[in-house]
Amino acid sequence: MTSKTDTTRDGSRPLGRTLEISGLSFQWNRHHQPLGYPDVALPAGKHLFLQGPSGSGKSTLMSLIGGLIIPSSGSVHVLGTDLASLTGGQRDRFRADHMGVIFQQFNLVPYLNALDNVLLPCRLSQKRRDRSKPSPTDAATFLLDALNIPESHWRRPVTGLSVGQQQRVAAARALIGAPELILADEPTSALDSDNRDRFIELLLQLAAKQQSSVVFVSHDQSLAGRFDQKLELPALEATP
Ligand SMILES: Nc1ncnc2c1ncn2[C@@H]1O[C@H](COP(=O)(O)OP(=O)(O)OP(=O)(O)O)[C@@H](O)[C@H]1O
Repeated sequence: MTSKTDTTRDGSRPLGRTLEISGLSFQWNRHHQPLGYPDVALPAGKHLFLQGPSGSGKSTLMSLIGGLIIPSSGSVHVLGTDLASLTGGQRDRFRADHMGVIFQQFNLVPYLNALDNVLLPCRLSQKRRDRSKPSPTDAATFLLDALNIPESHWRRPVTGLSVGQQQRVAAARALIGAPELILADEPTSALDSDNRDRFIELLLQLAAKQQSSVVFVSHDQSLAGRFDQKLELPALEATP
């Protein structure tokens, strides 16, 4: 529970928590039953594993945390900011400044090479640019190298890379500029178990190095042990 002393003077949530979810529910439309979520308090730099059966609302929760949709009730605070208190444009800016996202389909820009894809967040956000040390290009090449993308591939069109390489480019793009929160929605579903384990190891290592928290969605229970917190969503009850 949040005590009065936990809150900052303007009434926002504690700064030591990257993510705080309270009394949250979301209803897509009146034909769908509302999705209810347990409360979460994720301290800075800690990692959360999110699991649950298909249709239980994992991707919806990621969209709520990313500020792509707004709660029907309850709240999502990221870094002490209530996302619902921001306008759509402010949420886009907040996301660019403070969040890195890795989706199942990677969402890389097909006509850009790997390096330019990784640099995109620095083009969109001054904060991400300023935190990319010693320069955005150096930070991008460091990450591509750390994620085992050979230098000969950095300037190739991203569509010419293997699925595993594209996924690691997407991870480098999420990590650049040390966003406080990384949202990864089933990013390993296309990989075999060796590559999947190596990818998660690297992602968590690099995130820890820069104090980023990770919220990671997966169906694969065997990965849960690597995370500080686990959240299991129950199956949606069938509507009569
Ligand atoms: N854009 C949307 N419009 C309407 N309903 C949606 C939308 N996205 C998801 N839903 C509904 O919300 C519920 C939860 O879906 P969600 O995709 O969040 O579950 P999930 O746990 O991520 O599933 P999966 O593991 O299959 O990806 C489902 O009943 C789904 O049909």
